[in-house]
Amino acid sequence: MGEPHPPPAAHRPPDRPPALRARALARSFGRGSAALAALGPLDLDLAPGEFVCLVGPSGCGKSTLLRIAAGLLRPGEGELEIRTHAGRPTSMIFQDYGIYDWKTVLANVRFGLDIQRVPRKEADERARTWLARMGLADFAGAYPATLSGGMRQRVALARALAVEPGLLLMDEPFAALDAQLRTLLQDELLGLTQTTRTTTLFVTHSLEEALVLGDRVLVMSARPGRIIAERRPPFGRPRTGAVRDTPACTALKAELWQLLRGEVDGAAVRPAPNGAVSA
Ligand SMILES: Nc1ncnc2c1ncn2[C@@H]1O[C@H](COP(=O)(O)OP(=O)(O)OP(=O)(O)O)[C@@H](O)[C@H]1O
Repeated sequence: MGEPHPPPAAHRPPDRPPALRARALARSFGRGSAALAALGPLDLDLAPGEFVCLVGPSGCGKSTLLRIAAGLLRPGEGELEIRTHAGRPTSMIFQDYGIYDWKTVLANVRFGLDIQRVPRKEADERARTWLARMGLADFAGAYPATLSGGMRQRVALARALAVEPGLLLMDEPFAALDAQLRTLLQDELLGLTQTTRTTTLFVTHSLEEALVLGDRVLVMSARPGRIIAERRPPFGRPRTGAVRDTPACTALKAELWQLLRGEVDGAAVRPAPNGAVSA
């Protein structure tokens, strides 16, 4: 509670080179007097294997940051460097699943492996292994249109993880799901990422989601988004979704909300009971 803490030195984990390193990163859209400063400048380090959650007011530049990290958008100023073990790829998961309706579930999960030119037999095996892990073994031949929202997002997760990414970028991946399904998928994601130790940058509007999943939670300012604070949820690893019900989680949720409410238009923003922030 009280004054926002300054961004601590923990932004720079000292021992190993970061998997993602941003320095003075900024991005605007448009030119001249019509230019809109969307992001930064900000510095950010993600240690290998770290799971970092980003929360911030709507429109503060979270998606812009992820799109730059994914190589979908150029930085305007500053730099962003990704250094993954053995040059492993970056995977991105969007809120709207981003899977192909004209491909079967199996072909969707195999997609990244096909791009990496993994031989067909091995790609099929790896894709089926991931489908089984996600409880979708019986749906390999189905088309996405026949699946529920939760199943589609599991397909997107299986596709993203099948390529064994060195960096996983997730942009509000569970926002379109109902509360129960969202909780289930958070728990599944916890299990998966604690096994794979995949470096992850996860954007969410839900403070609870950020606290349950993250090694660190970074709070962004209003646009142009900069990092104004960070918190480390005091839950060890491996952890389970049971941390949701702890007093520490409730207290941190309230503290994060205090930090955020100074950044958003109080009249337009309402905290939802689960700690979600919407404008
Ligand atoms: N391609 C674009 N052209 C012009 N403006 C853009 C473009 N992409 C994003 N913006 C603007 O940049 C700002 C940041 O957008 P961004 O989508 O990164 O925010 P966000 O924090 O992810 O928002 P939300 O939480 O609502 O998803 C917004 O004002 C948005 O309108």
